Amino acid sequence: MFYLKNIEVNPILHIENLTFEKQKITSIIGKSGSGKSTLLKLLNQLNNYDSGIIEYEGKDISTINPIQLRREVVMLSQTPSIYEGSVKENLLIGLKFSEKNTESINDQKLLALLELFDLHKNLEENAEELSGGEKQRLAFARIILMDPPVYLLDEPTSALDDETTDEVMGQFFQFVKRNQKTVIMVTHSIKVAEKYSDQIIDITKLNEKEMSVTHG
Ligand SMILES: Nc1ncnc2c1ncn2[C@@H]1O[C@H](COP(=O)(O)OP(=O)(O)OP(=O)(O)O)[C@@H](O)[C@H]1O
Repeated sequence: MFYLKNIEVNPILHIENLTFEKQKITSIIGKSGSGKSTLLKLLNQLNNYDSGIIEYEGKDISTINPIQLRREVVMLSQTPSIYEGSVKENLLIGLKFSEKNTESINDQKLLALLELFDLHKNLEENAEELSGGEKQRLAFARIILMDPPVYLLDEPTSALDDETTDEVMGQFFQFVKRNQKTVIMVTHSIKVAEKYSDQIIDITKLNEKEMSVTHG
């Protein structure tokens, strides 16, 4: 799905070869400041690189319109964007961004999605008044509704306790498996990485390996 070759983001990343497989769940782990988020943001053109090539579905990523790419490769950041307005508006905003039809989405479907993430809220409630963990769960519901082929998750459970993390991740990855999505996830939690991923990439080691290969 993604292939990176000779990527340099100076002085943060040096990656000789890296593949993210289609319909697999890959976790990126590594020390704080090692470049995990930087790597993730290369994959939806939120970050630039100094040299090398990144391919998405066999196409040079730099030739793809970033807006178009971000409709297919949807990112959930550590502190998800919550917009002024109701819970309902915040759920539907992802679909609007993707230019997808919202007419077939009724309130019942939205409430079922909230329920899936244990969010017992009224659709008309002000989203900005939710707690940090509730906002993260609302953002999970929003990206499920968007239904893209690829998800990039950056520390998606940073505001959740262990029990809620298990519930949210359990629901999300059930959806991912059932719908054959590709997921690339940055996480501090080895436990989360081991439980849900098909592949784990330790970016600290990857960078060291590449450095030793490059510099002898
Ligand atoms: N826009 C930027 N401009 C310059 N330096 C940056 C930028 N973004 C990140 N960095 C630097 O790049 C390095 C890697 O940052 P990054 O956020 O990718 O690390 P990380 O592994 O995700 O860290 P953490 O686990 O602490 O979130 C850090 O030293 C950071 O200060």
